Amino acid sequence: MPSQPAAPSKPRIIPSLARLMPYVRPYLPRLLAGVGAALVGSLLALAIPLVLRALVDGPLTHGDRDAVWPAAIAVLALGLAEALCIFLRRFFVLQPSTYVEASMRRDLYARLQQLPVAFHDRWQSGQLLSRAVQDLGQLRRFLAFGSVLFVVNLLTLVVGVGVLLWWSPLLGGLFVLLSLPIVVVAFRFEQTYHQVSRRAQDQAGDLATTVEQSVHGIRVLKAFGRGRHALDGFTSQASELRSTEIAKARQDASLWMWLTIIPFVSYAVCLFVGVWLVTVDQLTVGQLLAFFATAVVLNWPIESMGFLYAFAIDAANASVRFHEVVDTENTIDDPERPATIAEPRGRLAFEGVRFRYQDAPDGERDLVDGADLVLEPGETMALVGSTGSGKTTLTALPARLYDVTGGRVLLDGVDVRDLTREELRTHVAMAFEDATLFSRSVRDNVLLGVPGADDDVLDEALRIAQASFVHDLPDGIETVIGEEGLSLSGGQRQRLALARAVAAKPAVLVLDDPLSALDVDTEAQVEAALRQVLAETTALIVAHRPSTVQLADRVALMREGRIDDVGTHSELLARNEHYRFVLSSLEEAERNREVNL
Ligand SMILES: Nc1ncnc2c1ncn2[C@@H]1O[C@H](COP(=O)(O)OP(=O)(O)OP(=O)(O)O)[C@@H](O)[C@H]1O
Repeated sequence: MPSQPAAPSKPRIIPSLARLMPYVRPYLPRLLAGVGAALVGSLLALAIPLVLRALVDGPLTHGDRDAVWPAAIAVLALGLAEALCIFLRRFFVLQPSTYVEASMRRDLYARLQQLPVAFHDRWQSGQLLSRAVQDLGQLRRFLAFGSVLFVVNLLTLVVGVGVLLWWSPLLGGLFVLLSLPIVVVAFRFEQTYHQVSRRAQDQAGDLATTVEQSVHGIRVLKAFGRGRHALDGFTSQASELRSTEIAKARQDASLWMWLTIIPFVSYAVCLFVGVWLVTVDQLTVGQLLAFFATAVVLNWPIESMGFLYAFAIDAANASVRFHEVVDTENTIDDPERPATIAEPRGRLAFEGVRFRYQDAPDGERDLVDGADLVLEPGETMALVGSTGSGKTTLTALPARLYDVTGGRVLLDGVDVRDLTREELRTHVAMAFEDATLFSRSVRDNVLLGVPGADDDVLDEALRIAQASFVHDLPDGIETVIGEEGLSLSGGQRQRLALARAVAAKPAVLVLDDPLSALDVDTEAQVEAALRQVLAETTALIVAHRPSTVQLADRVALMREGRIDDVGTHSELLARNEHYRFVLSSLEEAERNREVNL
């Protein structure tokens, strides 16, 4: 499966994070309160050296031991107030970050629902899953802790350096000068960490795709004894991700190391110069002590910048990955001034229809290459053609699963692109060979297109689709089926999918070989019941079995992207050699199928 489009190489941190503003804005007051609490906490920590300096240069120098107690109580009070501020920071930021995560997740899911099938053809499911779960979790953690600490530690550093300069302009200036290499280290870190962080996120998405696909295809893997092979593939992907995570951790550790070494070298030089300043009476012992007590307080903000910087880059990449999905242009949208069909009759016309998939090689002819076909109201048209001739693709166009790339599809004379998708899909219903059911009750699955419809609609749909077996399920029509529910046979699934299409009572029913998994007797019963429905409904049925062709009023033969011939089954048999050839291959396939059953 082709993966999602390549990512831009290096997004910028601030613009990428600023794009989260619409989600953050409603919670900004609480977030700012969190930043405020954290900032007050940090400033309180910076105040402790003031007490120490007052103690050393005052009472201790004059031998006044009684003054130690008030100073100790002041330090304790400052410590307690700092702890309270840390609690308040968490209290203020926890809720906003979880709300932001939830609303971003909802928007992502809504976008996935809106985006056309062509988008889902190109994107791996695991990539979408990892964006919805892992990336948004990363953004929540960054909002809750990373962003707040980043801002607070940066401000603490600015204030702290100001305090150092105040204690001693010479020592403070020296400290700043000697710390400048941090800027170079941070710049180099950003150059490389961006890519490795993005690679890790993409690889986590690939890994999720592998898990999803192998869980989905577990029967095939087991039937072909490919479990070991799948495990080997998974292990190698997992170890690639591990190597990337290690590369990330190495770069992070290296930054952390320099953020520890550089300040300590600065402290050592400052200590040397500071002691000299004390000996030449340019500085008091209390000032020197306060200078270093402040420097120690600044140690954490400096060191933490290492992982916070990495955290910010991870979050920026997560934001970019989120926006790559939500910014994807929806190529199948509703018209600005939609038309409407008040009383649909179900006349379906393909006029010079062309279609090619986005990833079709240049120079290759269009898959649907100028198809013309008219289905009169109430008519049942079978669509036949050799394999790969584009039948399934053509049937996806009336409901706009894909949009034509040329020509038009008309429903009762209205271009389907002029209707809202909601209206169009009440007029056109589909059932596919690959019957997808959701982990919900039988009722919910069948009434998917007509939620809230009454039991009569449900019963009739189940009767037409010969799906009365549902009444024997443990909880009848309330039985939960699908992935996390009861397993059904392929034929049972197809009948429920057919019931779903029929229940919607559409003007046009598009059936892509929906009876392929049924035995011949059941197929005959379904067809007999369908005949009643199809008397009022226009139907386009992709037929892979001769018996399905018999159901139709007329047959359209698709060949090389066009409708080669249209007529009754016997007319085509009599006049079209390609039709005879296609039909004999269908009959042969059917014979082989019966032998295998
Ligand atoms: N989502 C897709 N993206 C790109 N190419 C596709 C996609 N779906 C189908 N194709 C290609 O389009 C061609 C026609 O496929 P389609 O399923 O429409 O044919 P078909 O006539 O229904 O075939 P069959 O009888 O085997 O079901 C095939 O070559 C297929 O590889």
